[in-house]
Amino acid sequence: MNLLNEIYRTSLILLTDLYQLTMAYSLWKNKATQKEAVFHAYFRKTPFNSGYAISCGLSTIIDYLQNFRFEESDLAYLQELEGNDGSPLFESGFIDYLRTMEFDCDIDAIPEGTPVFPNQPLLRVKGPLLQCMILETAILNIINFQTLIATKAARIKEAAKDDLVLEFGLRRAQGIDGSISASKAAYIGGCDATSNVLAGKLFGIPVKGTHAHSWVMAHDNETEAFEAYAQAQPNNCTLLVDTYDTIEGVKHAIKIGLDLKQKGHRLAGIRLDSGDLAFLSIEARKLLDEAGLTDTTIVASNDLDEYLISSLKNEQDAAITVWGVGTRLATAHDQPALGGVYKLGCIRSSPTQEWLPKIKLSEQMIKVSIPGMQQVRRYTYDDGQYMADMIYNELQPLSKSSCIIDPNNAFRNKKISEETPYEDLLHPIFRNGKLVYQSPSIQESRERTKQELQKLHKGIKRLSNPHSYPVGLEENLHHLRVELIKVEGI
Ligand SMILES: Nc1ncnc2c1ncn2[C@@H]1O[C@H](COP(=O)(O)OP(=O)(O)OP(=O)(O)O)[C@@H](O)[C@H]1O
Ligand SMILES: O=P(O)(O)OC[C@H]1O[C@H](OP(=O)(O)OP(=O)(O)O)[C@H](O)[C@@H]1O
Ligand SMILES: O=C(O)c1cccnc1
Repeated sequence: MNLLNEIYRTSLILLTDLYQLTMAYSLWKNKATQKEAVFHAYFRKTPFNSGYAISCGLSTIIDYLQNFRFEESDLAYLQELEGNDGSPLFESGFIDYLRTMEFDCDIDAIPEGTPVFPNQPLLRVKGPLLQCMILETAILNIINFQTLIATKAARIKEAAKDDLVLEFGLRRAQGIDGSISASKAAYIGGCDATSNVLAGKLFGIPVKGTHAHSWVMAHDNETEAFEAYAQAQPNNCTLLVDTYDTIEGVKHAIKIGLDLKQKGHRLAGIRLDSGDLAFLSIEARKLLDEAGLTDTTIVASNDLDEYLISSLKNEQDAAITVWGVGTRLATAHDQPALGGVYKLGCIRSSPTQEWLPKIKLSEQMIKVSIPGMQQVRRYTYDDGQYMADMIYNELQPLSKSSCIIDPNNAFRNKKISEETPYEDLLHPIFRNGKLVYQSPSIQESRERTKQELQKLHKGIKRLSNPHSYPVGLEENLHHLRVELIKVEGI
């Protein structure tokens, strides 16, 4: 068996937790397959203590849902599963039901590359409860990771400003799909290119790179290694100068650069990968400029992240203009998971019945869910800058007061005047299981991140202790939530 072909085959419907299938089975056994539900995928806390997150994962979710069906080998596997007493876990009638089941949900989602905030639905699923359950786990898996990495990349790009950021994470990422999804999300978040060639092919991300220490070590000396590389690739020559003595390495690279110049080519860059990157880049820049190689860029790598890039640029005047960022980006090392959840907002016993709002209670207010069929309205100032977001329930009329109430602290609220321009963020993606959304290209999603981040106040984009962006519940939704809390009791 080819394991990779097995993992990445067309339908990933079994990429779910067993409990989704046992609940689906129980619905079928209880003749409740008509039950419909609305679920919302959201996170409660931004990653990295960031002031915002960047939504990412929708295009993968679309691919997944377009193949949301059980294949014969999936059904054969499910048929083999046994309960505690050795009898089949699922009756054959259920297996037959799954065989003919067609994806039938409405999906609404916030486009990739949009700044998003705690408590607001990034994606809403409406449809048969049985299907809403089966797809929960994969949706969370996709959104949580890609949103996490896109956010990390956006922060790194914010720190690097107009400099190029190259994503070098493949070798240290969390497995094969971790690396591919990370490259995709990092590009949408703002990276300029990746070293991951498969991600380049799959998504159309620009691929870029330099060379490894092994290239230098595989030659008799550094100059010989540089010469061989430059001769082979005069059109793509960035030399790694720190294998032995970095300043000597820069001098050797300069010799090559002058040679290339004479032949009508250019030494594109040098790369520093150890030592004091500020000191070495400043010294290297002086040497390069003195030699007339003013257009040779300085690339740096070595455990970089947004904090170090910001310090090197803003406090240490490093002469680096290209940043190669691997491990800390692709593994989101300071927060390895986004805790996004998928919660039931309302339910009805059949498509002809009224929706019933639902709530999940908790001792911690932050964990009390938000009921209804939610939409997010983003209010903006006249110049397009974001003002505040309102989560409202499409099943309730909107209150006249236009006041939004902090879902975690009812004493905090913000009034929004009636004429304030706004946009609703959840867009229709699927209707009755049919794709109705024209997906943007990955380049357009990346551009969206860039444009939308410009509409966010710089205090919210600050790397440490950012200002918090106001997100609140529409007043009637707030009252509904309070009512449900009273009825269910904490
Ligand atoms: N100017 C600087 N300010 C803050 N941190 C820096 C600076 N320059 C480098 N660093 C960081 O310091 C750490 C140590 O770098 P250094 O190259 O000395 O050790 P290393 O990575 O173990 O070296 P090597 O790769 O040679 O084994 C790295 O994480 C690097 O990103
Ligand atoms: O530090 P990161 O942000 O993860 O960036 C990627 C790292 O991967 C390479 O090192 P590695 O030692 O694997 O290979 P090399 O011998 O070519 O340096 C590269 O030189 C970077 O240091
Ligand atoms: O091209 C590079 O310089 C590169 C690629 C992967 C990891 N580190 C560096």
